[in-house]
Amino acid sequence: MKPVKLAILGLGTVGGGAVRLLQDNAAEIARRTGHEIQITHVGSRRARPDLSLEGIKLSDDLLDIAKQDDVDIVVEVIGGTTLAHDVVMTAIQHGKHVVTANKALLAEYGNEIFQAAEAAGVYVAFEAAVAGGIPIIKVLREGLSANRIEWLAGIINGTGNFILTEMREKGRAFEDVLAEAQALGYAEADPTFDVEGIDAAHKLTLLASLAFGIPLQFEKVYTEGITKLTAEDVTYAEELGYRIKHLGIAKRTDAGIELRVHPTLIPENRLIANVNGVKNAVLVQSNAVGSTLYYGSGAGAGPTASAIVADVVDLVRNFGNEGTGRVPHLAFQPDALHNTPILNADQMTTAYYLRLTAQDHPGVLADVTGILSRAGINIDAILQKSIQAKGNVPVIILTQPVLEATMNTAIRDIEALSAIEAPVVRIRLENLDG
Ligand SMILES: NC(=O)c1ccc[n+]([C@@H]2O[C@H](COP(=O)([O-])OP(=O)(O)OC[C@H]3O[C@@H](n4cnc5c(N)ncnc54)[C@H](O)[C@@H]3O)[C@@H](O)[C@H]2O)c1
Ligand SMILES: N[C@@H](CCO)C(=O)O
Ligand code: NA
Repeated sequence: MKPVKLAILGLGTVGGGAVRLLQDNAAEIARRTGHEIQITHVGSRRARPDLSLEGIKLSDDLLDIAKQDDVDIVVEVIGGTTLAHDVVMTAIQHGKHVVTANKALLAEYGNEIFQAAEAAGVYVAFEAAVAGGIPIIKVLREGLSANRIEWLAGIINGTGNFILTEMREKGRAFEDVLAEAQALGYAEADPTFDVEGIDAAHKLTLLASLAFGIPLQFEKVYTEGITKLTAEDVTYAEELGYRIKHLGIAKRTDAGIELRVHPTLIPENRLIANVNGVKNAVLVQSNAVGSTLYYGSGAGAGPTASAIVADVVDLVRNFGNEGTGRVPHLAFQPDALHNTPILNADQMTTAYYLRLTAQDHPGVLADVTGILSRAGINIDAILQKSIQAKGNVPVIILTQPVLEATMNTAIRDIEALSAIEAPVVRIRLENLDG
């Protein structure tokens, strides 16, 4: 059989991992595809003496590589949305299939890229873009295709979960753990993407389209990171039986779709509450199968290369099946995507953890609960801690689900009470029961 020719553009954590994996598992992969996979080109600005690149053409002109005749599949692992965009579009225009790990590129330009690929009769595969080595794209696109998916919730940033875990379990400082995540190759080139929730929002954009059959709409994701979380809230949440995880949540409601990324209290006995370190997990609630959970490494060279190479295998197995024979990029037929409205933050409904800093006098709690009750907000639990410096007491309140607009008004009224000393801290809470 003719060898399949591959160009790998970008030779960092993921590109290097893909070269190694294709070489290490070459025989196993050939048995699965029926073809030898030959890396003909790598695109990089610098050499990688730790890799064996003998017989492979090395160039830093990535756009030129994407046009070469001895390339069937272009693997884009450069990152960013400028050169990566041009390389992917050039590859498509030259009739190459593309494999990419670039969730930022697809969340922002995926509608255009998939349309171009469909017009050109090529495929853009992106298993590595979400939850690293976990085959969640294949699950949503194929494994669950009989179901109406109701909601999904995932720990989808490995760096953030690694930071939260190390801080909680070992009391390490945020900056110190972030530096380690960078050294291990987990973090984005700009790590604010990880810690401010942007990377998770990119991934949620992709998951939501695959789950619900909607166009990619990154700009509509409500996004909060982990940088404002305090050790105090982590401890109080644990006293009440919850863990705080940074989740991406996509949910259908009667009013529209909620797309949100934020720290979330989850009951500690849920499996997903116990997903730690660089591990990711995605919980999917569907109408026929019920809830299913997918778990594994969310970042790093090996796990991400595993997804890249699996996409290459998939493409090779489908050679000759171009056009209508392939699974649609976004799981639903391109002309069957629905423009279901995406809700604004104040239209979303969640339960809350509230932390108030109150003066220690009689009547304060009655005033607070009065405000909540007049707003129709049900309280699930109240915890009053002992007096701290300046005579204030922290009061923790867990509520039942409430419309965010209603909660905003109630918090404004609570903060206006003279006995409330600081802004109310709020963290969303999800039971994730399915
Ligand atoms: N690292 C992970 O665990 C992981 C996991 C999933 C997805 N991703 C995604 O994979 C992609 C690559 O990530 P990475 O961690 O391997 O990044 P990286 O920074 O380690 O590697 C990127 C490589 O691209 C090269 N590059 C960038 N611009 C170039 C140019 N103009 N010409 C030539 N070479 C150029 C860089 O020199 C570098 O070697 C990103 O889109 C990232 O979001 C990474
Ligand atoms: N920076 C990303 C890489 C995997 O997409 C993370 O930490 O999850
Ligand atoms: Na994946």
